[in-house]
Amino acid sequence: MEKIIVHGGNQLTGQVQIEGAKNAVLPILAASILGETGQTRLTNVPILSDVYTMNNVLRFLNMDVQFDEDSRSVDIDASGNVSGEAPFEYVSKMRASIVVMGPLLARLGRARVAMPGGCAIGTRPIDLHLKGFEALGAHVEQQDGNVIATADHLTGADIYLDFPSVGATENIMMAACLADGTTTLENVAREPEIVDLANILNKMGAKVFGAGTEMIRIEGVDHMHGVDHHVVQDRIEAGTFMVAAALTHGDVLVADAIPEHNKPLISKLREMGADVIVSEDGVRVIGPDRLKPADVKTLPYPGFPTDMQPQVSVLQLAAEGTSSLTETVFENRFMHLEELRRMNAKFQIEGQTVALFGPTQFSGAEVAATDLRAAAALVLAGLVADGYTQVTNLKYLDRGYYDFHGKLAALGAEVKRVEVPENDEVILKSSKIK
Ligand SMILES: CC(=O)N[C@H]1[C@@H](OP(=O)(O)OP(=O)(O)OC[C@H]2O[C@@H](n3ccc(=O)[nH]c3=O)[C@H](O)[C@@H]2O)O[C@H](CO)[C@@H](O)[C@@H]1O
Ligand SMILES: C=C(OP(=O)(O)O)C(=O)O
Repeated sequence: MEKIIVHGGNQLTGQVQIEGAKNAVLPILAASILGETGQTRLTNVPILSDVYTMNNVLRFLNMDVQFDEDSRSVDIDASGNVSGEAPFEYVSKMRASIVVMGPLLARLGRARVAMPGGCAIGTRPIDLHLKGFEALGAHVEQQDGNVIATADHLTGADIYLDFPSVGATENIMMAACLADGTTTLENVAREPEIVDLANILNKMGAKVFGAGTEMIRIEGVDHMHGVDHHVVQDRIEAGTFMVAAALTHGDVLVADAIPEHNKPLISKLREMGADVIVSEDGVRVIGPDRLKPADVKTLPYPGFPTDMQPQVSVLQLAAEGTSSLTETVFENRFMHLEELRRMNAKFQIEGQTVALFGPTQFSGAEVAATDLRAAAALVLAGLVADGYTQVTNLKYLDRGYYDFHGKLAALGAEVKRVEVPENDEVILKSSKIK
């Protein structure tokens, strides 16, 4: 078993480099299915377990995929006979593999994808994706745990999403690229990752207009081809390091972070007393001596991102006073708080809102990540905890953060990732981690 062990108390200072965005590269890898001729070359691809999983999904679909970790690039050839089936083995590993369904349906007129289950943060149905495919003329049915969508041809339609779902927006947008006529998609997700997806689709020959606004219009085309594309920076990884700087009273430049993509977080950091300096080089965060409490409510973009909620809860717990935190996107995203309770956090959950009672002097404990951002939040708490914090279940962290402990250590944190034989106790004798 692997653990991250943190000894709290160090201020973080220096510069950290951010990777390409997980939530951009996954649908973009799926989009490469639409390139019937030529090759797609993606750069700024993060080294994450989710990327390996999506690469394997594409390989299973009979595409040639080469990931060169040194240059952070993926070369994809989708010009062969692409198959239309993504089995449970892959989809169960990563829910985001459902976004292959739209491009498969567009290119082949059929897709059979294992139904993704829920996960620790919510039930996460895909009804909006499927309603969108049906509106485009597909027949959708469920059989033996699979979703099967078929269509002789897809026809453009006017579609209104009940909720601005990121995955549904991406899936329907990709399905509509090769449909006959025009599709309008209203109440869509407006995340920067949607814009990045629309950008590559347009380079591939699609006609997608309005990404980043509440309505996207897609004029169907006959053919799409492979292209080169540089993946947008990860605003959630950037935000996590901004929180780390504020929490440890540090001074960190998050290099190449895009400030426009993190407006709600930057605003909260300032409200809590941090100095946030935006420049051409990125976003520099200088933590205050004392953090002020602030209320946070998650919302679809451009609101406060749910993927920053667990990390910001640690900051709120450290602040001097009571803060409230409301989660509106997922129904069960407070699991990390029960682990933080073991580190001395005091809070009260009522429905979708939690009152967080600061200031907390976190105490080191052995804690287990329940999902990706929970893992990051627990490491963050360890940075300011008394003594040692040991975080397990790192498979979640590896889905979304490359070399998290290494980047923190380079900023001055006392943190190590270790391999521990099952049931073997790690004995820490000195204040320095050996
Ligand atoms: C790979 C990726 O990009 N993941 C992100 C994406 O996930 P994902 O695309 O799964 O998130 P959605 O925006 O679709 O989900 C938001 C909410 O809508 C609900 N819903 C969604 C689809 C549907 O058909 N029916 C339905 O009810 C979900 O259960 C959830 O409560 O956006 C989330 C919300 O910003 C982020 O937390 C995830 O990091
Ligand atoms: C919830 C997340 O991702 P996914 O949708 O891939 O589970 C996340 O990135 O925090």
